[in-house]
Amino acid sequence: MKLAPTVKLNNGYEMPILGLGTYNLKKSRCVDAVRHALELGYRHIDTAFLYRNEGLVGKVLGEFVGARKVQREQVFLVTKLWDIYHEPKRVQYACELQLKQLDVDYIDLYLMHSPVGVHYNSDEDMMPHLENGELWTNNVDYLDTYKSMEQLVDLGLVRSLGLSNFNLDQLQRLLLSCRIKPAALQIECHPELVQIPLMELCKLHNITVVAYSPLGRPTTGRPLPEFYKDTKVVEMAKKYQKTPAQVVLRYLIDLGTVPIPKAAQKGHLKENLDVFDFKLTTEELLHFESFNRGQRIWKFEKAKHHQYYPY
Ligand SMILES: NC(=O)C1=CN([C@@H]2O[C@H](COP(=O)(O)OP(=O)(O)OC[C@H]3O[C@@H](n4cnc5c(N)ncnc54)[C@H](OP(=O)(O)O)[C@@H]3O)[C@@H](O)[C@H]2O)C=CC1
Ligand SMILES: O=C1CO[C@H](CO)[C@@H](O)[C@@H]1O
Repeated sequence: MKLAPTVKLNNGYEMPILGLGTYNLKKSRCVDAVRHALELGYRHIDTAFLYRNEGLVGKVLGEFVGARKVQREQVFLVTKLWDIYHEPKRVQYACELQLKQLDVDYIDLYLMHSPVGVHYNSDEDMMPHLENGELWTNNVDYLDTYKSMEQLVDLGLVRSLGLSNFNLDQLQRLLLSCRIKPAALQIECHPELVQIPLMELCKLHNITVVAYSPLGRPTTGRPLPEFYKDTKVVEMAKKYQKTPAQVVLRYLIDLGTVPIPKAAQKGHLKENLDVFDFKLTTEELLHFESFNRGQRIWKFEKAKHHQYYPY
């Protein structure tokens, strides 16, 4: 079994440079995917309160730890504080709820899912809406939320903190006041959206960039992104005896990011982890720049009215 290499985070913890995304994995598909992934050698799993699958992820992880197939410390478990828990008084409650669902006593990396706070009705009502159809947001400052997240590290509930869906100004503002530097920033990143200035800022502060939707969500009903059919990408795939998806993941790794592709199919899971035995040339890497049109898949338009809307 071959494991992915790791990157050292700015706090010394190691993160495998390829993880399993679990958005939209429900019921037995989730259980099967996480099981296959751990069997294949995945040691980094990305979930979120929002995905409603933390219980299943935790169940499979517990099964593997119980059977001594893996030790808890060998799996880098990432989850996210959902937007309804931004009020400082709710942060520890949310984290403890998630620890319980995941059936673990610490989370490796806890991300603020987005800078936008959402009104809390109940743990079940994750997307409360106003009568006009807008998301029912609140004005909690993400700096206050983050301060409460820092206490989770002090309490030993969380090892590393991170952010997701923050823009450059928001990250900069947070860096000016935080006590514990974020170890990672999770952002949409694939050949059609490579946010260079934001990534440069992360590099400067040694913040690891985690690439979400790294494959551009093929086979999810969206048209197949152009780079899959590009003659040069297809040629690269042939040259290295890989698939275009593997070439894309290799490109993102060579950019210095940590991709977290989601896959339910075993063939995909296997393919995505098998990207550590080749490297693209400078010319091949440069070719990918032609696809970078700032094409965002996730626009979070329901929060467009909010002062902290990031795009
Ligand atoms: N922080 C945030 O706001 C967000 C975080 N994320 C995280 O990022 C993860 C990945 O992003 P996601 O949006 O799921 O999209 P991805 O870009 O990972 O695409 C997933 C799709 O690609 C298919 N696929 C996987 N591997 C291959 C392959 N080798 N060849 C061809 N197709 C393949 C999958 O098919 P199949 O399942 O059938 O195998 C699935 O339909 C999420 O699951 C989630 O964990 C995502 C969005 C937002
Ligand atoms: O991680 C995510 C996946 O999908 C959600 C939409 O349903 C996003 O809001 C979120 O950021």
